[in-house]
Amino acid sequence: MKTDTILAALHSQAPLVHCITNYVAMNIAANVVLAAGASPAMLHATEEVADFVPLCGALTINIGTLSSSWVTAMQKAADAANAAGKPWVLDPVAHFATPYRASVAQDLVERGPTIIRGNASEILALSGAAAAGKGADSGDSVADAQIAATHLAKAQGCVVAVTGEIDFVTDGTRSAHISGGCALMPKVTALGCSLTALMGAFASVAPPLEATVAALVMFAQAGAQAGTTAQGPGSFQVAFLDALSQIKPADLADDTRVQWL
Ligand SMILES: Nc1ncnc2c1ncn2[C@@H]1O[C@H](COP(=O)(O)OP(=O)(O)OP(=O)(O)O)[C@@H](O)[C@H]1O
Ligand SMILES: Cc1ncsc1CCO
Ligand SMILES: [Mg+2]
Repeated sequence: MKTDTILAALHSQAPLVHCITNYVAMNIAANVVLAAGASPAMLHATEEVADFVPLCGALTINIGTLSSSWVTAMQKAADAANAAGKPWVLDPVAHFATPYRASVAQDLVERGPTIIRGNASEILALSGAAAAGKGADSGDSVADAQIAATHLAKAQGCVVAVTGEIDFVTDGTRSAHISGGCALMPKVTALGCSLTALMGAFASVAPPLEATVAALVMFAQAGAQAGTTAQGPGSFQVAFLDALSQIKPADLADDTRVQWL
């Protein structure tokens, strides 16, 4: 499926996306999913996640602000997605920072996400390599994480996306670079977490690799557009949401931001 067709499908189906994400990201991630044309639901009660997942097109799990009851909810939700045959996306925020976080990320990886998205440090560390990340911020380049991403995708049988100035995405066999965006993007907190949520929206309507590419292209396009008017991170965030909501399938028909490797 081409990216313009996938965006048209998103607009016509407006899938419900179950997002378990962190306190920092909840608002902007929901707004990003809405602006792109889908319906977000941010819920994480252990008592209800397994009942909610089957109602949705996809699930996304982000470990940014963990606590034990959230972890139980994440595990139940992942198992429910697998049981219902729903795609789910894992965002292993800063998993290398503490043993607790690392063990939670590892447990979720073993439950078989459809897509894993992280910054370069997060993906490098998932493959067992040393990473220079500082908390949620990357300290490594995407180029340095590409081999790790490809190994991870092959080992887990999933799609892996590494984000940064130029994004890299692979299913272990096919890989692509996505260019665009704006240097202000890492200066707005939780834009990566919001991209993870958007990947869930696209995975509801398209196969995993194509869905991941579509989400990366949307961010690259909206980021570049917002960068033309933004005065700094604050106005960028507002312009970015507006730009996302204004992208039409025809704007993505050329796929010039995607370079298949
Ligand atoms: N220097 C840059 N130039 C252009 N785009 C960028 C740059 N750095 C990041 N991006 C874009 O920002 C978005 C978020 O990616 P990033 O790697 O910053 O996520 P992250 O570190 O997980 O963020 P967070 O944890 O704050 O949510 C992606 O769309 C990515 O392409
Ligand atoms: C800043 C921050 N801290 C925990 S999660 C989060 C959002 C970016 O990942
Ligand atoms: Mg992140």
